[in-house]
Amino acid sequence: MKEFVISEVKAETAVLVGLVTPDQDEAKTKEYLDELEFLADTAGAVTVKRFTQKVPAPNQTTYVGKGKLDEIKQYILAEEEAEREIGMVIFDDELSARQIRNIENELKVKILDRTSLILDIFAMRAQTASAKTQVELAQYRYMLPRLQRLWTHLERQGGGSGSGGGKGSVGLRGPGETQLEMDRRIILNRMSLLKQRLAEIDKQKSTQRKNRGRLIRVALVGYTNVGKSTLMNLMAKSEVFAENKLFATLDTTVRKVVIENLPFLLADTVGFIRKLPTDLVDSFKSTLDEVREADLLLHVVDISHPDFEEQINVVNNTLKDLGCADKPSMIIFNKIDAYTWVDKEPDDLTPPTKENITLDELKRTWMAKLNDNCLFISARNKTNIDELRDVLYKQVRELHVQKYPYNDFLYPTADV
Ligand SMILES: Nc1nc2c(ncn2[C@@H]2O[C@H](COP(=O)(O)OP(=O)(O)OP(=O)(O)O)[C@@H](O)[C@H]2O)c(=O)[nH]1
Ligand SMILES: [Mg+2]
Repeated sequence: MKEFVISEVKAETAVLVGLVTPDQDEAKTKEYLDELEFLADTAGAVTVKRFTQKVPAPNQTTYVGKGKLDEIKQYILAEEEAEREIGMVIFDDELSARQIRNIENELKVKILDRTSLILDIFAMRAQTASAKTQVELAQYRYMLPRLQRLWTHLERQGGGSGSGGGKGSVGLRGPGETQLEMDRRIILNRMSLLKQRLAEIDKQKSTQRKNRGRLIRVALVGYTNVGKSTLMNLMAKSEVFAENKLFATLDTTVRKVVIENLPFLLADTVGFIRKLPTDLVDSFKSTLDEVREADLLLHVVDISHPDFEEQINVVNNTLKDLGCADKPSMIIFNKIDAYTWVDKEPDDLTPPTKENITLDELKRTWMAKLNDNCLFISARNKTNIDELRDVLYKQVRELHVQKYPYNDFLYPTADV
């Protein structure tokens, strides 16, 4: 099925396009595009230019308006003239089949949107059978409503030979079935196969989870790149892959951690991100089972990120979608070493902004807001990790006693 791969981002140059709308002001759009640039970078593409347009709503046929599309086209042509080929144009929102087709006709370069870019990254990162299956399923889900567009695309490129249908497709075609219909059928079959395979993997995994014994399960959750894996490595003395790229972790890792006499399980999970279609979240259902079945969630936040408050909301909403909103949880503000603020001059009487808040003030505000149910740490510098261990010990112990009142290993050394 190689023929159906929508895009493979290589070390190429990218142009980003975003909209400023009534629900998304200029500052927000800049933040979104910063994140999109980080995503592009993670996929190996270098961003060379951004275009934004202020509109009441996205254009149904071309996402941006006609004039803006032309401006982008002129830019691409000028770059090509100067022998700086533009590899792709990436749009910050999910595009419809129709939008992609129209934009592609106009710009004549590879068109990606936020979703297909994230899917590319997931495909690059998937390691285990389960992650690979989930990503492939998600790719087909994305592709299916856009098949038409793939076809016109391939026909144009392949001189109308229609050779994209896969080897040995002759004879497979049912009576009166068009190539497009046949491809739909092949994809749907493949999808149901993948779903079956996932169901089997899920069954195995759930048996594995049951066999893990009577231990409290704690899951690290949070936005992508906040430091979940770094914290996991620190707590579990494990070596989970962590790096300054988005979606470094796709597969859940579970480790046994012991604090004093108390063993429990700690899981590292895939990070969340904005504008992730629910379909895609659905595809990662088995990865997220670990979150769903956890007894305690440690919601890790990167406090040094200018958007951390919105990231908290995104994570909370995703948790709600997963039916985990009411689970016991605690916020771990990470990267306090990297938190910066701008001191206000004593004679500056303008009201303080977000940038003027000191770490201490921020701590006070959030501790009040969360009833002290939070901690401030630096996983990198190992600051306040002992405190985290203490709090975890207390919480896990309490949960343990509630859930497994007859487990006696807790008591011999218990502090009576
Ligand atoms: N300054 C600073 N950087 C940190 C800290 N903790 C982690 N990092 C860095 O943040 C980046 C992301 O860390 P990861 O542990 O991979 O983050 P993650 O949440 O697992 O990310 P995903 O798996 O991509 O969702 C890495 O470059 C870490 O070195 C910290 O306390 N301070
Ligand atoms: Mg990670």
